[in-house]
Amino acid sequence: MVDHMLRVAVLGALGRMGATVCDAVREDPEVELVAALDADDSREAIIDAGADVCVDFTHPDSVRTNTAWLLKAGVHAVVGTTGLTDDDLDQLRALTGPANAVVAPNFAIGAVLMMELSRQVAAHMPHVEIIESHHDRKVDAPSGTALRTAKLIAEGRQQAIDVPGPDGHPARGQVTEDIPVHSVRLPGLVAHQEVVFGGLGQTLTIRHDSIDRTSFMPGVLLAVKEVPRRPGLTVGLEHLLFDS
Ligand SMILES: NC(=O)C1=CN([C@@H]2O[C@H](COP(=O)(O)OP(=O)(O)OC[C@H]3O[C@@H](n4cnc5c(N)ncnc54)[C@H](OP(=O)(O)O)[C@@H]3O)[C@@H](O)[C@H]2O)C=CC1
Ligand SMILES: O=C(O)C1=N[C@H](C(=O)O)C[C@H](O)C1
Repeated sequence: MVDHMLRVAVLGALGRMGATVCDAVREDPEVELVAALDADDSREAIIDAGADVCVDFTHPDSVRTNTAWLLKAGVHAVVGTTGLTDDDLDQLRALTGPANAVVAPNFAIGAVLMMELSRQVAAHMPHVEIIESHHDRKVDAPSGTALRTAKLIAEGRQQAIDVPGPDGHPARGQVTEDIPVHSVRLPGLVAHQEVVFGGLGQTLTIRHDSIDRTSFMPGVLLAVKEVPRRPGLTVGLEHLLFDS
């Protein structure tokens, strides 16, 4: 257990999220920013700075290697970067021990609630489509949040209910877990998602909007402070918010 002020490093520090995380860590009196690194920097600086925890908001191509490196080096990892597959997560889980990891596709409390509510509604209204909208510089589609929402909806569906799958028409978005996901990319947007359920003569829409990247910061700081005492790999901020 850490017996000093928690020392935090940030990977992707010059990016949209990384820069916001650096500001949030600097402003929090319980944690200390000891390294702010971007694409051209050596990860060794994380060790040299004595970081206890490293936050990764980099790129889907680098997050796997970064996180494996951190865990092998004994540095707890808080990962917000998208792109980790289930296989990747299994491999990272096997590397925990010297250090722990928290991976969350979305650190905004409202988005976590949107996903949890969607899981619950799916048991009653299994017909659903997802519309996710993001800024036009986002490199991945569908978003990590949409993929996670689809997975939770699939978990929440009652097996007994037979949902007719999408009809395969090309304008039905990318199908994941049998759920069509529509991705919108436009300047002016930050991160937005609608989960639209349909039933007999009715619809139910759950919508979340991140209108500023500060929306993610309470969740990131919670994960930074919790990761040293959460053994192994934790996937999803909901476990830090709701599990006892
Ligand atoms: N979980 C959550 O709540 C959220 C997750 N995200 C996710 O976070 C990720 C980053 O998003 P965003 O901040 O908008 O992206 P940006 O492109 O703005 O920032 C990423 C930064 O990381 C740098 N980088 C790339 N590879 C490395 C590396 N190997 N080591 C260190 N730095 C590196 C990039 O440098 P360069 O430009 O030179 O490549 C860039 O400065 C995305 O996957 C996004 O989906 C975003 C918001 C919330
Ligand atoms: O790239 C982003 O901006 C975001 N990425 C995450 C995702 O892919 O779900 C989280 C949030 O939607 C913002």
